[in-house]
Amino acid sequence: MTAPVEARRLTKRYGTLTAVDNLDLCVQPGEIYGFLGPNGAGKTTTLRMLLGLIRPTSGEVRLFGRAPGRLDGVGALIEGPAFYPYLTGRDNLRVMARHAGVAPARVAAVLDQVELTVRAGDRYATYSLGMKQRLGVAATLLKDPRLIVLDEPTNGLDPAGMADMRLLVRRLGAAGCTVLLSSHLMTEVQELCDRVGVIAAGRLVAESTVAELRGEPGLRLVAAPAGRCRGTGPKPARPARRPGHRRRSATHRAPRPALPS
Ligand SMILES: Nc1ncnc2c1ncn2[C@@H]1O[C@H](COP(=O)(O)OP(=O)(O)OP(=O)(O)O)[C@@H](O)[C@H]1O
Repeated sequence: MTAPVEARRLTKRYGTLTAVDNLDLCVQPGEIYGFLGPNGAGKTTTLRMLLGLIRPTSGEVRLFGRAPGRLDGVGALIEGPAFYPYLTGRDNLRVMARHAGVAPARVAAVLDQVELTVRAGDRYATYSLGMKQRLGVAATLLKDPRLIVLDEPTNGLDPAGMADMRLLVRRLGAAGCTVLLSSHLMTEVQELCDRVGVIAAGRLVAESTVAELRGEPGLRLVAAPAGRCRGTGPKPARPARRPGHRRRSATHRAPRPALPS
């Protein structure tokens, strides 16, 4: 099957600054891939190039074998979601669905997926940061994407909000969605992801399955073979959820079973 994400020798320069430097990346179908790096490492720049939001200085991107752009089947939350503060969560999604030519019935479905149904009639301005983020994910789900790209989805959230977002990502993965997410938290990618790529100063300096990561004292440095998709073997087992991990905020309903595939 064609890889959901494949990038070869991706480079972005801003004047004399090389924000992303000859980066190769391959995300396999159904995988939750963690793109890990400190602030300023080049994560957002890479994701924006992958999605066709900015043009690479050089290099190549393919999503499902095609050039990025307005591809169906790809949902992304890159910058903070832009919603109307005075509209309800539901009405915000209705507006988006109408613009996107999506059936109105999807709105209720995605609100359910992100566990916002009970607060869907409240104005966006009254939402917690975690709820705002989850509404942002709901917006990316409107078109029922096969690939979801999330830029630091737990950034700024309190522990309960982080736990909710991680559960949501796990459910998306369990439903067969490919997820590429960036993070600066090793614990987060270890907990959530099948595979992790580490970016530092614009370069992919290490890549590993999380299973390898758990069994070894540190990440292995990877050579950067040009023009070839690494890690094309069978998808590794997803790490087991820690018992008692789930924390809920008072505003949320009881946890739902895994999403239907
Ligand atoms: N439009 C731009 N013009 C100039 N420099 C930029 C631009 N966008 C990003 N950069 C620079 O490129 C580098 C990588 O930035 P990027 O936002 O991709 O990092 P990041 O890993 O996402 O960091 P953070 O976690 O802080 O968002 C940084 O040095 C940043 O200042």
